[in-house]
Amino acid sequence: MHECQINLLQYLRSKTQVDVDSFDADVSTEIPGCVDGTSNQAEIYCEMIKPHHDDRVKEVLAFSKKVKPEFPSLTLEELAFEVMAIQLAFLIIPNITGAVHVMANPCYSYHTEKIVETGERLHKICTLLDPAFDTNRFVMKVAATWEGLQACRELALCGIKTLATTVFTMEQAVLAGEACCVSMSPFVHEAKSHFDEKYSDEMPLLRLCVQAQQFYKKRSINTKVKACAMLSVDEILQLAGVDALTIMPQDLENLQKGTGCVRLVENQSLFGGNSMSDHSDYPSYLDDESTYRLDFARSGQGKGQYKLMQVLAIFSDFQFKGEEFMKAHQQFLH
Ligand SMILES: O=C[C@H](O)COP(=O)(O)O
Repeated sequence: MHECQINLLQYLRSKTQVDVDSFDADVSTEIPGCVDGTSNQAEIYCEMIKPHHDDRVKEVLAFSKKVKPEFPSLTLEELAFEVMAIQLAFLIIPNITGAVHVMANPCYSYHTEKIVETGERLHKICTLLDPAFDTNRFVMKVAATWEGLQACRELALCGIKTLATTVFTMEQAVLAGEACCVSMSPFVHEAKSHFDEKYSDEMPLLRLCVQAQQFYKKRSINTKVKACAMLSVDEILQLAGVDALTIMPQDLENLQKGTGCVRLVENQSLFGGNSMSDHSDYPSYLDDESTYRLDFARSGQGKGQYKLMQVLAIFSDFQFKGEEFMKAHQQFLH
């Protein structure tokens, strides 16, 4: 390698925490050294239906049936989907150094109380499955709705860590910081562009990551900016310097294989010396629902609200598919 050349993953890790966007244990084995591991309903569903998890599905259903009396408000299939997410999380824990992230049922995105209950339940399931598991290494992902972020505020008070996910606007970022989420994930591209090959959104939200990180620093807020849903290595390199990046397997592989000239890749970054200062200010939203709702609805001329609805619809569909899969496999219990 020429002396100015550097491995891209090594370079990125010198600037930013690198996290893996997959609960496929093979990915975190092949790309060691990731800090956090992340999932969502789509990733859990696509992983759990793989044939090599057949026995695990049976074990998860049997376990869920046994502990079901402790969770009377849930159907067996909903409980089993949560248990499966945690079992898959446990498989990657030995391969990472930080925390595993599991998303709360997106169908509860507008119900504060149910999200709080989910946070408590997920911790309880972790402990039932493995009493030795350190729940400090477990973070629940919550959709950044008004109701979701109020739930995060409550959960922080009882020591349950949350990440505000599906963030498309500064208004969501501000409220996530005020609600004491440990991290907040701007989606650089809207969800549809990841699920529909024919669709592309033209405006990646790269500047939102810079703006949110500057805002948190200015207000001494501890929430980390953890960007996700990038569509290329080029976009990832532009974000070198953000607190953390949740990166999809294919991009991690490309970074691991790729090299670049240090000076040129450093120049790509939107952070550090290259960053533009943002002087916009925001009010406190924490106890002002009507101002928050109006400001969020107007953000980007309604684009943020549209993207949030779209991603929640996509993740909710995978939640239903996951539950249907578990329901169809209940026959193996007899
Ligand atoms: O849900 C999308 C990806 O799994 C990354 O999400 P996250 O950074 O919000 O955890």
